[in-house]
Amino acid sequence: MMAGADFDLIVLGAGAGGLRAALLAADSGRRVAVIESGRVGGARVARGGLPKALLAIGAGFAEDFAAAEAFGWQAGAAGFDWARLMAAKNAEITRQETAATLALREAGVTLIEGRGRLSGPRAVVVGERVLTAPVLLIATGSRPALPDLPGCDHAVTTTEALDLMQLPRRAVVLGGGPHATEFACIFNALGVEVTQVMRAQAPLPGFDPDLRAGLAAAMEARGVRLVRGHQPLAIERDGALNRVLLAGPGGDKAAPVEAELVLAATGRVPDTAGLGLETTGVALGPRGGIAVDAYSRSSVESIWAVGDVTDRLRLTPAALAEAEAFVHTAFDGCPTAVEHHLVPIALATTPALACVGLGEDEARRLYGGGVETHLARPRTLRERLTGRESGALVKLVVDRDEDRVLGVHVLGPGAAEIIGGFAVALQCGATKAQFDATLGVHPTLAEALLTLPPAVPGAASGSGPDLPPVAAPPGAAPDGETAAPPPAVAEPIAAERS
Ligand SMILES: Cc1cc2nc3c(=O)[nH]c(=O)nc-3n(C[C@H](O)[C@H](O)[C@H](O)COP(=O)(O)OP(=O)(O)OC[C@H]3O[C@@H](n4cnc5c(N)ncnc54)[C@H](O)[C@@H]3O)c2cc1C
Ligand SMILES: NC(=O)c1ccc[n+]([C@@H]2O[C@H](COP(=O)([O-])OP(=O)(O)OC[C@H]3O[C@@H](n4cnc5c(N)ncnc54)[C@H](O)[C@@H]3O)[C@@H](O)[C@H]2O)c1
Repeated sequence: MMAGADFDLIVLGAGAGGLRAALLAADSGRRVAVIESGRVGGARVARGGLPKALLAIGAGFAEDFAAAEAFGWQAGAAGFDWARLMAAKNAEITRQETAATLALREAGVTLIEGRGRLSGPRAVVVGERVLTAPVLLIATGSRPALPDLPGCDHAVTTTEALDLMQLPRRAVVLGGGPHATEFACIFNALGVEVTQVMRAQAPLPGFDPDLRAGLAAAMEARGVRLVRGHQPLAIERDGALNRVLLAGPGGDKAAPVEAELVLAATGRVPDTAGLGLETTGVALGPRGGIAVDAYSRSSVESIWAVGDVTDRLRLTPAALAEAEAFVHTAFDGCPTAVEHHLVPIALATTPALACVGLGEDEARRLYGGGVETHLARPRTLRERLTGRESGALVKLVVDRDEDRVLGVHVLGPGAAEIIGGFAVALQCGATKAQFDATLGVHPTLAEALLTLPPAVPGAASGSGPDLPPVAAPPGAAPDGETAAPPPAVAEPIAAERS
């Protein structure tokens, strides 16, 4: 360790990764300082997963109210108060921020408000102060990347979208990634007329093609207008109205779209601005993230980095796991590499989407012809009574040679809660035969994953890059219901919520 240093560890950023690392290191007796330029809790608490999840829960009641009558309720016309939801959301953010600040204090961590900047491999400047430690951890997260368009300052990012004074009548959402798609669904459920403009042919490039096509169809059925294969050219302001000029698939000009709100959800970049990395020689990766090894150590021995700033996997559980592994490695004498393998993902879309492991395209790229898929579109109990299609879909991607399940994909109510258990199964190397031998919980959507019909040899349920309509899954009945399962297996009729 370093004689005369102010601390054993200085952390830049009190978000998911920074907080976890600071608390763990303090717990093992280290003198820790955390520097935070914004709110304690970082993106998750103030402008990320937490506020987004609260808005998504709020938006989810719209379909509940609409369905309630079919189940005997006479609820009358439902009213919605955006300001009240904002106030409740803000109160919860403050509660979690206060709890995190208190946890730091109780652990003996020194919290310093301000923007930190490296001034050497073991020194950080905050305002007028220079602090030293033998180990520095950069956990400064990521920030939205606005597209480079004329008039892009008329657009808001997800940060402002989580804090709108009022809901717009119409919104144009730019981007086809997780953020854009989640916000399109949330706004749509709250009654906003939503147009989502994406360069690809369906939302969520990189996800399984059936999941993408299924979600796109379900979003359109709920009234979201998807403008596929289009690129925004410019945003013009006309009073309270924004006009987004577009180029079509061939680069030709297309009809513009207009709305009071334009949300640019066109990606995020690692937040390394003003960090003084050049003074230390810390190497960056191709997209500007801090390059680290499997233990989260940068190219400079004393400087480590975790979370979004490393541009590995931009998810809260990844930042937490990296922080824990960092503390074990740097302070506990137990080198621990982080596995970014088989990480489950859940999106607050309508219907909810969740997956773990490989999508069909990726599996075929890695395993060639030795991949088979099993897909069903179970009808939920709710849609049986309301008559309104849920768009539910379950799919397994399987390595035929070893019968190993490579990917589990779910679209439908409760998808986020379902996927965690299946992530454990995939970590254990579960086979399709083991899935089939496991009895499900009846009647749930998860059960449908355990009663999937055998794959038809050579039949790919998925689609190419241009995503034509998905063929009827093997074993599907003509009306899209899952075919009757073999005897002695419960009928895989999904319940709305188990
Ligand atoms: C809208 C949105 C929704 C999301 N939804 C989900 C979700 O549902 N599930 C999920 O797993 N992930 C979600 N994410 C991603 C998740 O929030 C991030 O992966 C996670 O917060 C990363 O943690 P981190 O510690 O790297 O950074 P952050 O949590 O962003 O923390 C970084 C902190 O560093 C501070 N900082 C920056 N620069 C400095 C500096 N120079 N000095 C001092 N402090 C500094 C910032 O103010 C911030 O508080 C979402 C993100 C967004 C934006
Ligand atoms: N629920 C969750 O777990 C959750 C939710 C949201 C985000 N995230 C995380 O955050 C990460 C970032 O998500 P994201 O949606 O911000 O980014 P992304 O990079 O996944 O998607 C960005 C989208 O914007 C489009 N785009 C980029 N530049 C553009 C331009 N100039 N014009 C038009 N379109 C453009 C891209 O084609 C893409 O569709 C995700 O990979 C995920 O790890 C997680």
